[in-house]
Amino acid sequence: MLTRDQAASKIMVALDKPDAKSALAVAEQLQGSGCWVKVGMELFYAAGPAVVKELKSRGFRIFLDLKMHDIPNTVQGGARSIARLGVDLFNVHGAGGLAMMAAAAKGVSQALETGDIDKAPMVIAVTQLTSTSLQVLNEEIGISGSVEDAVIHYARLAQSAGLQGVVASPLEVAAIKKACGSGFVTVTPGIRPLGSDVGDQTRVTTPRDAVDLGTDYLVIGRPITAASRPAEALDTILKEMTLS
Ligand SMILES: O=C(O)c1cc(=O)[nH]c(=O)n1[C@@H]1O[C@H](COP(=O)(O)O)[C@@H](O)[C@H]1O
Repeated sequence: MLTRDQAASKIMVALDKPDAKSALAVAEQLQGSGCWVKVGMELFYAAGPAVVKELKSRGFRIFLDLKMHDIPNTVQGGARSIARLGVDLFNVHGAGGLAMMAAAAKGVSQALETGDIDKAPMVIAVTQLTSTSLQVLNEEIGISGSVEDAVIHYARLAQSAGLQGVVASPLEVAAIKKACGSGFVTVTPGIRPLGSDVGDQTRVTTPRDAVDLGTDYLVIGRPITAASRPAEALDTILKEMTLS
């Protein structure tokens, strides 16, 4: 059974907001809870490194979700720049392949070697987006087989490239841990408390099921950030996660 602090430290709240002001307004309500925040494309493209630094100064651990997917040289430089921002975790697309993922890890090593940072952020790979259904995977993307097979393929590749973990849905966590070991980190969006809108996600579980399935981190956006009282929404989720 999880304590409340343990549960909170597993939650990454996705601050998908159009500007720093609205993101920081949500962050203010989460302050002191012990949760992480995730800065993704919408917020970073609008507010840039300044909002990352502001969130960091408010004591949050930060997942910078920019899902890099480019040639290895570009990703290496991008990873070096991200590492220098002092974030705790960032991601790349597994679909970029082994050399690209290894380049991301190298960019982090360079930031360490030059003394720009003293602690390396974790780097993880997106396997198959949690909005991707089996039908989309097979018929649109053109990858045959099950979603789990595709996820495991990228998880193994990410591990070979020296990354610390992957993004997947909680439904694939057990298979990832079996293939890559229990220490290989799983970060899982696609979290929907009972009764909340699934929206564009397809591979979803409740927060409690995600915990029971063994995930390390739960990425939760709209169920918290679109609530009229985000702190209360977080509180309800934490209660569900800690019930014995
Ligand atoms: O890398 C991610 O964070 C990510 C990967 C993925 O497969 N699915 C996914 O939803 N995400 C992110 O997780 C968050 C989920 O938000 P909600 O659907 O609002 O809970 C969003 O910020 C997405 O960008």
